[in-house]
Amino acid sequence: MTAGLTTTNRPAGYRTTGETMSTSHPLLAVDDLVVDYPAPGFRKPPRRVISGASFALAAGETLALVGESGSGKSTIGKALLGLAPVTGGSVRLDGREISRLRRRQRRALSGDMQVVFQNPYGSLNPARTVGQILAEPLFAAGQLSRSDARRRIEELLDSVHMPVDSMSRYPSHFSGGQRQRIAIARALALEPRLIVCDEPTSALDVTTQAAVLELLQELQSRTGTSYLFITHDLAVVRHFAARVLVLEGGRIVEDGPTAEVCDQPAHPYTQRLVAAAPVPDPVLQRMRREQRLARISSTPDQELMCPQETH
Ligand SMILES: Nc1ncnc2c1ncn2[C@@H]1O[C@H](COP(=O)(O)OP(=O)(O)OP(=O)(O)O)[C@@H](O)[C@H]1O
Repeated sequence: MTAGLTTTNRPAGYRTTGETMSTSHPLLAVDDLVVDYPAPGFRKPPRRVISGASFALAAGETLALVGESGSGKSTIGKALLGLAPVTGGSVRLDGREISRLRRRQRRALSGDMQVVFQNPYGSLNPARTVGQILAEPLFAAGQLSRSDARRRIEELLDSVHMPVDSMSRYPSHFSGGQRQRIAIARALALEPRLIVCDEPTSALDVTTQAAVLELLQELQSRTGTSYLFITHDLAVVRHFAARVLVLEGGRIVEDGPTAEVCDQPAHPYTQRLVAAAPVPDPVLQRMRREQRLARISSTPDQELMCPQETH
């Protein structure tokens, strides 16, 4: 049973098949998470963005988090990283509550948990060389001689297939895909157990996207790092994650193995997401078009004019 996931807070359409997979010894257990952002106006009540999200993630697992823009995907990632206010619920890493840590305790956690952001153009300090960027987490984590740090930076660059001489160059000298490799190397510097990947490939072209995903998979098979993979792209989810959570308006409406959720979505919101996803296969596209036409022709005229919300 997923941590804290009770029959009372499980929404209609909730799939249960994925629960057992990651719950024997979850690395991460999120239980009934609530996030409220303060409203900008004077005396306005805070705005609830995440309402009781519960899920678990096992060591070495990739869990995708999908949903439309504004559904709260990044907010969940930020709440795990201590970058969004946790109003209720708990976040446990290896059994330890981490949602309300002081700044120093949070900093100490950077060896366990890291993030790769969407925009490789904005996430690397343009005034620092790649060597300095990669050295920063190493020196922040503790005493390290310059020669040990250099050796580690060389290893990191090698692990993301970047030449060692990248060390002395600035981020502006690299393409988007290369910058994302550098950002991944930085995230890996302290060998974290969990990396929150927040749309790490959406700013990249399709070929570079595939190369970065392949790199993340290769690194995971070597290091056993877990990924919480935030994306709006179902094609990427199919390729990359064994399990997926679907988020609608701050609530998790479906959770299960990726193939099941994508091929037989149980919740109407997931059904709409899947139907709206671009389908490269022309046969599948034709089937979907025919199914849509059949549905329209069997729907009474009145319903077509006033469609009912189904959830
Ligand atoms: N710091 C903040 N203060 C107030 N509201 C915020 C803040 N950050 C995000 N929001 C709001 O919270 C909601 C969820 O935002 P979030 O960025 O988590 O969504 P998302 O699903 O990641 O969207 P996208 O796919 O567009 O990145 C949005 O309505 C957003 O406007």
